[in-house]
Amino acid sequence: MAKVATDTPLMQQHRAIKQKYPDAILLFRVGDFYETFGEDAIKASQVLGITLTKRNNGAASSSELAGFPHHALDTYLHKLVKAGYRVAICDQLEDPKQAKGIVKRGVTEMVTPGVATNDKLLEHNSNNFLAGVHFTENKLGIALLDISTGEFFAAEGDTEYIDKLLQSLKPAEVIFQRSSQKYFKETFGTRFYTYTLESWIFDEAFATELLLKHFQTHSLKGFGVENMHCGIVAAGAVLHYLKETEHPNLQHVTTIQRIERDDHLWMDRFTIRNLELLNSGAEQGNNLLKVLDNTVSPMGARLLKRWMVLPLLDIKKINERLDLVEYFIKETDIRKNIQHLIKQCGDVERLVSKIPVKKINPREVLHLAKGLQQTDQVKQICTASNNEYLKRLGDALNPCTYISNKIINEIVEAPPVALNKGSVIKNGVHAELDMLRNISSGGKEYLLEIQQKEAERTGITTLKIGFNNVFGYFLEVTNSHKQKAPADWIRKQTLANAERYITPELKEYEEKITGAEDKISAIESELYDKLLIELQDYIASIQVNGNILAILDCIICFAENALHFNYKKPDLHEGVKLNVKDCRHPVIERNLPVGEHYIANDILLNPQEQQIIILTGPNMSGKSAILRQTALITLMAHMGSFVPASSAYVPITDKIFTRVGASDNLSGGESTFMVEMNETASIINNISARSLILLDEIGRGTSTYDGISIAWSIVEFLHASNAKPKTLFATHYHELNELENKLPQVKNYHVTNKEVGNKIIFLRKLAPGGSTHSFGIHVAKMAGMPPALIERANEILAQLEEKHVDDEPTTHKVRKTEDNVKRLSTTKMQLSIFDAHSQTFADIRTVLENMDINRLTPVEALMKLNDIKKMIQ
Ligand SMILES: Nc1ncnc2c1ncn2[C@@H]1O[C@H](COP(=O)(O)OP(=O)(O)OP(=O)(O)O)[C@@H](O)[C@H]1O
Repeated sequence: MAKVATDTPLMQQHRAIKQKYPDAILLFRVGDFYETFGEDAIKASQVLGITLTKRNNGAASSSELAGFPHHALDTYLHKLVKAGYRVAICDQLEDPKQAKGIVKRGVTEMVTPGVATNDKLLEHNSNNFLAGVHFTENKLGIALLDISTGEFFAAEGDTEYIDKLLQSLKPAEVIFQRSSQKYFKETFGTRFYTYTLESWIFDEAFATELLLKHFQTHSLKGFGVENMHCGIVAAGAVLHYLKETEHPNLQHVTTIQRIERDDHLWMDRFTIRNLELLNSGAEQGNNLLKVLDNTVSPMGARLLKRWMVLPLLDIKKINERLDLVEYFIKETDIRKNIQHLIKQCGDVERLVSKIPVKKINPREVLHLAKGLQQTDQVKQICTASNNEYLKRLGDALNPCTYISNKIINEIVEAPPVALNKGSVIKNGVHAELDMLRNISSGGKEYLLEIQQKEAERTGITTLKIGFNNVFGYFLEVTNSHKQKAPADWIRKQTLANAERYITPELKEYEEKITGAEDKISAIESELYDKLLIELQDYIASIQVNGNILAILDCIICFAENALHFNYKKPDLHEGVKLNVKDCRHPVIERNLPVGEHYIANDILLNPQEQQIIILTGPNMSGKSAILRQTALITLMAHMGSFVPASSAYVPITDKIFTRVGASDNLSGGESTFMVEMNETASIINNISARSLILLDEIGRGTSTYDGISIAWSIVEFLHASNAKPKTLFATHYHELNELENKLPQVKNYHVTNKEVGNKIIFLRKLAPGGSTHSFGIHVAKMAGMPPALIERANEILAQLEEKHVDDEPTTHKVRKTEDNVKRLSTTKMQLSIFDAHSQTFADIRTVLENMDINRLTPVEALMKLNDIKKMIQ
C-alpha cells in the first residue's frame, strides 16, 4: 500500500483498520461517501472508472483517493468482486451527530466471490458455493456452503472425486490450507478463485467444536457426517472463514448434508464437458441444461442443475420421480395449478437467508408471507392426490400459518422497499403509532392553514410553504411581493427571485410534526424488527418448503418436457442390457434448422452378445451424435426424467465415461495425444460391469498407424476385461472393423449415407456392418477448401486406393499404406516432409516394420511412439 498520511485522526483510523485487512480493498465510509485510499484507490479507480485524486495533508505525504456515493455501493461492490477483489466494507458505527471526536468505524462485512449475499452478485439460477478443501495423505475432504441459500454439503474421497465435485458444482471461491497451494493448482487447475488459510484451522477437533457450536448439538450423528473426518475439517474451515469475513449471522445454515459418492451415477469432468451438460464448446448456450431447464422458480433451476451433475443410482428413488412425472402428465389441472403457485412464491431460499442478517426488506417479507399462503395451497393439492410420493411431499410442507398471517395483518399491501421510506406497518396494529400518524397528517394540514391565513393577512396570493433540511419549514415570497412581508416574519434566505421567511408559529408546528415523524419511524422499526426476530424461528421450515417446491418444480418441468418434446418413460432395471428404440439427441433435435427432422436410431448394447460397437461412417454423418445421445438418455433416466426415445430399457449405470480423441482442451503443456491417452487410461482403471463407455475417435491425435494400434488394443482390452463394460467406439479407422471377426462381442455398425453424383446425402441411419471410406475430402470441399487442393487430395486418395488393402491383416496394411505414401512422394507434387527427412523416415520405417502391433500393449505402444518422436527431433 502507498504510504498514507498519518497526521489526521481519520487517516490514522483508516490505517489501523486497513492493517487488519491487508489483502482486501477497504471501502471506508466518510459521511455520504465510501472512500478508498492509496493502492486501494488506484485499483478501485481502474476497475470502477471513478476519478483518482490526491489527498494532500499539508506537511504529511499525499495519498491517492477515490470514492463514490454510499447509495451506489451495490453497483460498485458488484464490479469489484467480479474483478476478483476481496472487499472490506468499513461503516460508521455511530451517528456522527452524537460522536465525540472521531466517528467510530469498523468493518461490518467482507465480501468475496464465495461469500456474496447481495442480489447483484448472485445468479438466480445458480448456487454460489464457497468450498473448503482439506488435503490429507490418502483422502481429501470438501465442504460446500451457499450463504445465499443456507445449503451446506460435505463429502470426502480421492482426488478424482473431489475434482468432479469441484468441476460440476463450480464453487465461486475455494479455500484450503496455505501449504497446499502448489498441490491444489497442480491437481485442480487454475480456474478457481482461491484463498488460503493457515494450517491450524484445518484441525478436526477445532472443526468439530465449530460445527457443534453452530448447530447447537452434542454430536454430528444426526447429520450423518460424524465419520467423515476430512469432510468435517473442510466444513469447519468454511465456518471459520465466514466468521473471519464478518458473517456471524448464519442461523439459516440449519443443516449439513453428506454427498455420498456411491449414491450417484459417476461422470468425471471430461464426461461432463464432452457431453455438453452445462456448457458447450462451439455453440454457446446449446447444452443439456438449457434444453431441459423449463423450471419456473430459481430454486427449481438450481436443483435441476444439481440433479444433472449428481444423478441418482437408487432405482426406487428414480422410479418415485418417474412415476410422479407420469402422474403430472396425466393430471393436467393439478400440474398447472401447482406450477402456477410455485411461480408466485419467489426465491424462498434466498429470501430466507436474508432474515438473520436483517437484510430482508418489507416488500420481501410480504412476498415471503404470500409465498407461505401459496405453499399452503400447494400442500392442499398434494395431500389430496393419490400419488404416494406427492402426498409425502405435500405432508412435509409447512405453511407456517401463524407468522404468515401476522405479516399479512401487519404489513401494508404495497410496502416500500426501504423501511424508512414511509409507512410499512398497517393502521390498527399499534395504538401509539396510529395516534402519531394523526398528529403528523393533521400537522401538515395545519401548515396549509397557516399558509392560507398568512396569505390573506399579507395579501401575498402566491405565498408558498416549503421545506429544506437546513432550516425546516419556511414561507416563500417572490421578489415582486417581498415588500409586503410583515415585520414579525424572520428572513432566512435570499434567492435570485424569492425570499424565504420563518415564523414562530411555523417553528412550533414543525417541531411537533418532525417529532411525530421521528417517533413513527422508530416505532415502525421496532415492530418490523420484532417481526424479523419471530420469523427467525421459521427459517428451517421455510427452507424445507423451498426444497420441496424445487423438487415439484423439477418434476413438473420433466412432465412438461415429456409432453412438449415427446419424451417417454424409461424402464430402469438392475440388469446390464441397454436397449433404446428410436433414440434421439435431446439437444441437437431442438436446434435443427426449420423443416429438418432428427433421424432416430435404435441402440442395443449387451455384454453377452453386443458389448462393443465399432461405429464408422463419413464425417458429419452423425456418429458422435449417436454416442452422445446414448449417454444422455442414460443420464436423463437416472435424473428421473423421461427420455427422447420411443422406449428405453436402461440398466442402472454406475459410471459414464466419454473420451473424445485429440480434444482441443489442452492443459499444462501436455501434447494433445498425451492428454487423450491420460484420459483413456483413467477409464481403463475404473470400469465395472455397470459402466457405459463412449470413445469418439480415440487415437486420432497421433499418426494413423499409432492411432489404429492404440484404438485396436483398447478394444481388445475392454473386450477381454471381466467387467465387460458396454462400449460405443466411433472411429475413422475402418481397419478396426476387422475386430468383429476376431472378438465375439464386438459388432460393426455404420451410419448410412447415399452418394448422388459426387454428393453425399446423409441418411443418418444406423446399420450393421462397417463402412469403407470416410468422405473426408468431400467434407473438405463442402467447407470451402480451394478446388486445386481438393483435386490434388482426390488424386492422392485414388493412388492410395489403387492397392486394395481392405482384406489384409492390419500389419500388412500398414506396410502397404507406407509403400503407397513412399510412391506418392515421388510424384509431381512432392510430399516435402518425407523428402526433407528421408533418412529419418527410413529409420522410422524400420522401427515400424519390426513392430508386431498385434502383440503391443498400450504402454509399449506409447514408448515406441516416444522413440519415434525422438527420432524426428
Ligand atoms: N440423427 C440425426 N438427425 C439429424 N441431424 C443429425 C443427426 N445426427 C447428426 N446430425 C447433424 O449432423 C451434424 C454432425 O453430426 P456428428 O458430429 O455426430 O457427426 P460425426 O459423424 O461424428 O462427424 P465427424 O466424424 O466429422 O466427427 C450434427 O451437428 C447434427 O447437426
